[in-house]
Amino acid sequence: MDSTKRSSAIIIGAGISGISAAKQLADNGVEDIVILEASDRIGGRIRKEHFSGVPVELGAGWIAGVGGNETNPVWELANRAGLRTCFSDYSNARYNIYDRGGKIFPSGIAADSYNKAVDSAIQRLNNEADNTNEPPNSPKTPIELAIDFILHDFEMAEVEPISTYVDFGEREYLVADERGYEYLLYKMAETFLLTSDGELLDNRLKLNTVVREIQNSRSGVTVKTEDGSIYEANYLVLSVSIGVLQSDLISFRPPLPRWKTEAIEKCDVMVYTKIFLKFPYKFWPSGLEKEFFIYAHERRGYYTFWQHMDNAYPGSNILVVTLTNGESKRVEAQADEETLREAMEVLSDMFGSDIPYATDILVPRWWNNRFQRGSYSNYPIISNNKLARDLKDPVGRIFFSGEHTSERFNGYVHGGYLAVSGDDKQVLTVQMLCCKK
Ligand SMILES: Cc1cc2nc3c(=O)[nH]c(=O)nc-3n(C[C@H](O)[C@H](O)[C@H](O)COP(=O)(O)OP(=O)(O)OC[C@H]3O[C@@H](n4cnc5c(N)ncnc54)[C@H](O)[C@@H]3O)c2cc1C
Repeated sequence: MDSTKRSSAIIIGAGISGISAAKQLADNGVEDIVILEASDRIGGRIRKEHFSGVPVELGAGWIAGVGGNETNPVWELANRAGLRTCFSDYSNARYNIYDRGGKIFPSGIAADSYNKAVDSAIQRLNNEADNTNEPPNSPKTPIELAIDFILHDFEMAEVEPISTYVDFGEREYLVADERGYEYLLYKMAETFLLTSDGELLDNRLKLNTVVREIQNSRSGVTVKTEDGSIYEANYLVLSVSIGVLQSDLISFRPPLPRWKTEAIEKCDVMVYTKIFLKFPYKFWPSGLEKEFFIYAHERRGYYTFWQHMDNAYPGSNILVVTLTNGESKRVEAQADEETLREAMEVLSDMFGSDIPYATDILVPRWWNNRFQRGSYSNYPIISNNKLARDLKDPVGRIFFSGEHTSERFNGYVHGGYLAVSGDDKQVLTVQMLCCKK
């Protein structure tokens, strides 16, 4: 059991948001901090793993919002760190839509369906935003369902204009670096935490430390962890995901006020699962414009969105299929062999029955991970600024951070980063208060 020593601030969670909060405090002279992280690593939803010898990103993969008038700060970090990235262009996916018989829809039909779906999606989003009940045309055919899935589960779950694209530009870059997207966090962490041989060895970073209770009083905060340790501080920055806040992993004494718990409940959680499949050889068309392809099935979201990794890692012979929400939860609950069987059936529909069977599969489980409980936040369309404000506003000595607290960029890596170093200056407030103590 750790002896109870009071520090200026405790940061819970070592994802991009927690690490940038800690850095910001350290940069401003508040160095007696403690970072409590439940898992055995920093990075959170930025996570690289080796799959059949290739580094793949199980969580965030793209730096979204590049090429605009303002520079995305995560793009800046990536450039400074020399992170290898590849330009990604989803817009071609609409010309690579396969039916169940393996035929590609002619580009005219695909473009028409796409434009119709975009119009109806915009109408639906605007109707929801204006609270009008006019029913838009709902998608019915496999191609309409596939495009609807792409629009809603990938491109525009937000009402246009989308802040990320408006502020930072419309380009997206896929991280394709041996060191992983998470290297950006290590670069940030090593500026204020002790390292040796590339390892973070600083005693202020406590890995494998699961917070179970937070006591908030006028004089400070007390945190209890699963292993029975107690930590005390003047202030606390809580950067766990919205999914964790909705779960019962952490209890609060006194309980959080109603305005806060209502905001936490109102915020939607998206589950987004990238399934990786390794093949002995390539049987899909390659090239930049063929990077993404779509499978049109009568069941919405059924193994719809595919990507080959030839551009990122030539010769890797890896395909990625993305599932979301209900489909993600379904495959998380079943054996990977069953998921592989389903995916192979879909690939045989598109490319014929003599394709090779995959030799390996990787199915991340973001929903069942008790330190995540989902992939990222999604504000309901009819939400107003109040929801974002309520998610973010402090309760006593507890400050709330994490991508879900970024009013303009929630759901993104830069949202997690800017939640603390952006325009709200929340952590700076903590820092100023800490300094007064
Ligand atoms: C599959 C997937 C794909 C994505 N794709 C993209 C993308 O392409 N581009 C993009 O910009 N964004 C993407 N995102 C979103 C992006 O990854 C997140 O917005 C961002 O990483 C969130 O950072 P964070 O610091 O807010 O939270 P997290 O990274 O979740 O950090 C919170 C930390 O808190 C820890 N924790 C939880 N509970 C406790 C506890 N009780 N005690 C102690 N520690 C605890 C967790 O282990 C975690 O390390 C994706 C996310 C996922 C999952």
